[in-house]
Amino acid sequence: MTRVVATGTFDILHPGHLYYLEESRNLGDELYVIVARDVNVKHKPRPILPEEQRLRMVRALRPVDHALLGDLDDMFRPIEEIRPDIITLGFNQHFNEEDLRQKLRDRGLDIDVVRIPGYPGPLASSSKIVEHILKTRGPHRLVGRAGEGE
Ligand SMILES: Cc1cc2nc3c(=O)[nH]c(=O)nc-3n(C[C@H](O)[C@H](O)[C@H](O)COP(=O)(O)O)c2cc1C
Ligand SMILES: Nc1ncnc2c1ncn2[C@@H]1O[C@H](COP(=O)(O)OP(=O)(O)OP(=O)(O)O)[C@@H](O)[C@H]1O
Repeated sequence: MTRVVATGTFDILHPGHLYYLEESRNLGDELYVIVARDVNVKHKPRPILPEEQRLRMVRALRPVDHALLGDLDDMFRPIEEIRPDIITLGFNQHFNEEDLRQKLRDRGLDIDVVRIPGYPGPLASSSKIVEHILKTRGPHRLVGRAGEGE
């Protein structure tokens, strides 16, 4: 029984998320997904959707067997509880594979780390979807429309 862990923010789902989770699930028999806590997303703007809503949507996806919110303080705590054989990293996750393997070993965890490639597509990115919404439905656009109607 090979247990796999995938991680991420998953703010506004798109086919890139699905691809990452499907490829992660294909590496084993059981997929756990750790969803980042709102307060821990500091490397980019805070998520638009609250953590409970992000968790609920991830949990409903076909490749996902178990989904949980991450720990607030220690990212290795859920890993110690789940005890996976493999952790997958998405193509744009800012962790170095070898560093992560070493940190896991330091905690007594012998876990393989596998990088999953990117899925192409202009809107296979939460931040690109937000940019697109702002460009096509943002305030400047509404002002333009109000003017048009007068
Ligand atoms: C092995 C691993 C464990 C993680 N555990 C947690 C956690 O317990 N709590 C949390 O808030 N984020 C955790 N994260 C971080 C997020 O799930 C996510 O990967 C990080 O915020 C980068 O997000 P992004 O790739 O979705 O932008 C973990 C990441 C990794 C690689
Ligand atoms: N297009 C994609 N192809 C493959 N994996 C993806 C793709 N987009 C996101 N992922 C992976 O899904 C997980 C969650 O990603 P995340 O929530 O950061 O979405 P994102 O679209 O990359 O967000 P942002 O655009 O804000 O960086 C990460 O492991 C990430 O690498």
